[in-house]
Amino acid sequence: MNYLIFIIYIVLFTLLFDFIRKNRRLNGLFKKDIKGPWSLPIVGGMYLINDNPNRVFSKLSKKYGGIYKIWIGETLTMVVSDPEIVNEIWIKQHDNFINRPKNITTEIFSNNYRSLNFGDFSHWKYNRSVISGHFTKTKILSSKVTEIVEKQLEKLITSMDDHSISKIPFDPYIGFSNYSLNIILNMVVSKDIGECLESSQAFITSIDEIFKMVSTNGPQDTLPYLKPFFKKDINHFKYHLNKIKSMIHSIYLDQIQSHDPSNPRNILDSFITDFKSNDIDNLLQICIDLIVAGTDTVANFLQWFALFCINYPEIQDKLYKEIIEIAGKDCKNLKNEHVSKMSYLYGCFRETLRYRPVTPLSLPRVAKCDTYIKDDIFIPKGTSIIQNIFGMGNDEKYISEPNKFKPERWVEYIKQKENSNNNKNENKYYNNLDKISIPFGLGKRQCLSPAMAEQETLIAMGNMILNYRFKYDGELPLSEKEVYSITIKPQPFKISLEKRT
Ligand code: HEM
Repeated sequence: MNYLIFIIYIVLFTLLFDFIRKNRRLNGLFKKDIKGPWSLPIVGGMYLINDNPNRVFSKLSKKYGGIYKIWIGETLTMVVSDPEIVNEIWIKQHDNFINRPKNITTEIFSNNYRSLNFGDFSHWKYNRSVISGHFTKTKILSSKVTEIVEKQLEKLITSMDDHSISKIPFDPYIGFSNYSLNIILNMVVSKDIGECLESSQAFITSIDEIFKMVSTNGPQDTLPYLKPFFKKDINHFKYHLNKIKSMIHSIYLDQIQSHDPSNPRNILDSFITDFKSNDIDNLLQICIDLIVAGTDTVANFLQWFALFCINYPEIQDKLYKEIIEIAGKDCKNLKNEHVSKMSYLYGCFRETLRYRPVTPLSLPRVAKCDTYIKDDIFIPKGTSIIQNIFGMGNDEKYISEPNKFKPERWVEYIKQKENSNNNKNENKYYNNLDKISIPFGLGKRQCLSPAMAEQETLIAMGNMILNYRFKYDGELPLSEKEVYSITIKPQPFKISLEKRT
């Protein structure tokens, strides 16, 4: 009996200690401290988080401000949605926040922090400098990449034609994932998914399964001492990663036979020459980083765009009007030269990324050392930092009518910027759209290639609307609530395609 009471005391004492540890001030008794919700022992603030952490975090920022702390299990986390503080962390003091947090899923995904997306500074810096050269704006607009994009677009439009003729609704999740996956696969290994695997769906499912777990603050990452209980989930994650890895590995073995450094056929060929180490495993992981990062993001973006076209037919009509005004009614195939003149199309691109940014919480960073922001905001070493891209672009403090999908706000904003912006609001960020809508992140470790994302989405958006009217056979409006993993996508829906004549 005494033994049992002793154990109960120990447990209660441990819980109390954990409660005090998680709710203590971070910056001494008399200095300014960052606020945040109460954290419970063990789970911290996880009890507050539901299926839509981007919305929960945005709601909490209304109460606790543009930077606040929340323990996610064992991880002290700060969520940032104040543009001034975002600028301080991601631009001015970027070196202190250049790394990503370490946990079981990022460790597995990054080959022990050696790759690109989740690599540690020393590895990341070298990897990124080698890779960046392949993703500059000039490279992306080169005839080679444009050719790849145009070929995949042709396939997308052909598949849409089949659906419009047969009147079988088009599944945007499958159609757009094939489009974005084949573009990045062709850039990296000069192949379509059908040439690598029997089923493209299996590959897309694997990417989805990886995104559901990597860096999403799941319990396997945030409660590390419970790791044995999540063995099954971790094995599931490894299984999907290994499936993609073995596919890339067999392509590598094939390609190395005929590798000619003076005549690179694709990015993998260039990497074989550029990377000066024999770390093949890491080289393959970097290829996977590119493929995974370039597929779901673009596919989900296009799904949101299609959904907004259905929900707001007047916007779809206005877009079509701009397209035929610039390209002419007889044009059946828009090129980059057309697209670059379309301000409303660009407005649709930017507004989709503001309203439903596909990576709503970006990829997290971690504080390399104790750091002060704006002199008095203290961020302890090891704190995870979340950039709430969704919260910043959807906050009425920074934007008028945040809950309205309004592409024209971008057209007006860009016109205003050209005629020297005179923002009369006291808040210098109010309706300063470039500052409050940052879908690709900011600073040295921002998205590798916004240029590529822009090129493959704008041309697809323009050509799809030039050729079809998007409709939905069912009750409208379609739900605009997001399904969250590390990226957000709409609830499944299908598009009825009406060929324009
Ligand atoms: C609509 C499309 C896309 C969006 C919204 C997007 C957004 C982002 C964001 C927010 C990050 C995290 C940046 C940070 O930590 O500050 C990121 C990282 C990254 N993105 Fe994108 N992305 C898109 C498309 C692409 C494409 C097409 C590629 C092509 C390869 C790509 C490659 C990457 C890579 C490699 C990283 C990791 C960068 C690093 O750690 O150095 N993304 N992206």
